[in-house]
Amino acid sequence: MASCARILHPTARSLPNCLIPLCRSFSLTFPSAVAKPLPYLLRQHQKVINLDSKKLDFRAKASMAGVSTKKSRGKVQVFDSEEELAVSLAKYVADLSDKVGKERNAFTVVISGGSLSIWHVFWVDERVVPKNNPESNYFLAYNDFLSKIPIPSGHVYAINDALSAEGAADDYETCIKHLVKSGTIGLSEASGFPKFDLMLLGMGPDGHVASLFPGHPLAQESEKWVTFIEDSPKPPPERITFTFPVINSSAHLALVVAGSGKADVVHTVLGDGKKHDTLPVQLVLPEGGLTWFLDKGAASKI
Ligand SMILES: O=C(O)[C@H](O)[C@@H](O)[C@H](O)[C@H](O)COP(=O)(O)O
Repeated sequence: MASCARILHPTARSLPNCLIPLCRSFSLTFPSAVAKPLPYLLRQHQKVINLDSKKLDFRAKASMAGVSTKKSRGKVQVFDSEEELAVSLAKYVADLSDKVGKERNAFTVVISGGSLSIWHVFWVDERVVPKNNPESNYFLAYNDFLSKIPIPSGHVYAINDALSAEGAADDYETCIKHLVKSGTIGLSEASGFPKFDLMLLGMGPDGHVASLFPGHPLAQESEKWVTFIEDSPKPPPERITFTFPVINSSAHLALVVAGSGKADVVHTVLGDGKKHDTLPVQLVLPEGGLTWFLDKGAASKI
């Protein structure tokens, strides 16, 4: 196993939006029901928040605004509350885990800045800082999510924090190549890049995704699987990141965006917002399905 598969146990910055719903949903249920499959846990979670499935269906329908969008922009779901977004996102992940797990006996999940033994967790980007540094994406995900679920430690692929940004990116790419070779991660026939089962991506208010920022040449990388940045406009400056060819080879991709601070970019991408230079988020065009999970604030201008 390559060195990127090591896991440490760190001893909190706030969670990225894409993880908050998952942590909320899963952490309520995993500690007490570790061996149960996700759909069971989700039913339990619905009980915890006092919603039976009929009410849940009704609430989901009542609160989800239909948003018409250009076909290529994917499916858009808007939720009145974070709780509803959380339940829906957790169900989306659980259903995929169930389906893909039956087909491949592995489920490769990529997260940005529950569980069954089939889960393999990766980071779409990571800050090059020690794993016990609160700036580390691993640190956040471990403390609030991964430490609370029964996932084998060898299935959590953190970066090697002893290396430089360039070294850590190369090491992560090598690790992914091993996992493609062993069949844990699929390979896209169309692109020749690794095909992860699910990517959960956040988006910054400037339209960045992963560590691919507007106007930065990394957004054009077409050969590498994993690359590095030493001048990230969002601190900390040194990071590694998946490239667009890898992001766009994924089988399923969810963009989880919350907060009115991101409403202008959401308007640009999904509505008829003003045109300007192409934003990184507009380059997210996965082979598989793209689903947007928006709260009311983020969807307020579309
Ligand atoms: O390490 C990071 O900073 C990220 O991976 C970055 O791309 C993040 O996902 C967005 O900035 C949205 O973050 P929030 O959802 O927390 O606003």
